[in-house]
This record gives sequence, structure tokens and C-alpha cells, in this order.
Amino acid sequence: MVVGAAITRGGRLLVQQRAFPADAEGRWELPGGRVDPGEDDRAALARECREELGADVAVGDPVGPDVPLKPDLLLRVHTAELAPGSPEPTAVEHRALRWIAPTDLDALDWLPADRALIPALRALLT
Ligand SMILES: Nc1nc2c([nH]c(=O)n2[C@H]2C[C@H](O)[C@@H](COP(=O)(O)OP(=O)(O)OP(=O)(O)O)O2)c(=O)[nH]1
Repeated sequence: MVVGAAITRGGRLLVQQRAFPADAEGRWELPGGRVDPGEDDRAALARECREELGADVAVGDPVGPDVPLKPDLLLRVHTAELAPGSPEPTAVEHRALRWIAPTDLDALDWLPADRALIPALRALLT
């Protein structure tokens, strides 16, 4: 399982631009990553956000469909918010971060799988 965080604040969504590998470089995704063996989805998301953003998040419920990435791998996105007192997110291992508006969702150069989440992300922001 790959987990992603739909971190929202003031009607905007936090997205990050990949720096690698070559076929994903420059494209945008949600913070997150692979769930480790024995780890639950929420703990994995909190860990990945700490590693990737240097921020603390409160993880909420799943949102949108589980998206197949490979035959044995799913992407599952949860709602999330910055925890009170969290440092401001920074791009630790990514090229850039953006807080996007609902009107930016369609035009963003997403990793391909994430496009299936756009309707659910729009609903979350509006
Ligand atoms: N984090 C994240 N990964 C995504 C998204 N969409 C999508 O197709 N992926 C893919 C890209 C990668 O093949 C995989 C997770 O990659 P990752 O690089 O974030 O995971 P990780 O830190 O655990 O590292 P790795 O073990 O895959 O190298 O899921 C998304 O919105 N967020």
C-alpha cells in the first residue's frame, strides 16, 4: 500500500513536485509513500509527512477511490491537516511545494494515478 495525504488549509491543498526518478521528475503528487510492514496507514502517513515535509499532521479518513498503481500496489489517500504547532511544511526531498486552489486541480501535471482522485479532492476543497 502507498498512502497519500490530502492536507488542506483554508480551501487549498498541499502538493509536492517530485525531483526523481526521471519518469516522475517535475510531476506533482500528494505527500506520502509506502506503508512499512507492520505499520498502519495513518502511522505511515504521519511518518512520511514528517520525513518529506518536516511537518506534523493529523490524519483523517480515507478520501476518494483506492487507485491501482501496479497489480499488487494501491494508492490510498487520507484527509489530513497540519497539527497545531507544526512547523510550516518545507520541500525536504522534493523540488517544490504548492498550496493549490480547486481551480488548479485539472491543469496540474500530476503523476498519472492521481488524476483519478481529482473529483474527490475538488469535493474536499469546495
Ligand atoms: N507519495 C505518493 N506516491 C505516489 C502518488 N501517486 C503515485 O502514483 N505515487 C507512486 C510513486 C511511487 O511509485 C510510489 C510511492 O513512492 P514514494 O517515493 O513516495 O515512496 P517511498 O518514499 O516509500 O519510496 P519507495 O520505497 O517507493 O522508493 O507511489 C502520490 O500522490 N503520492
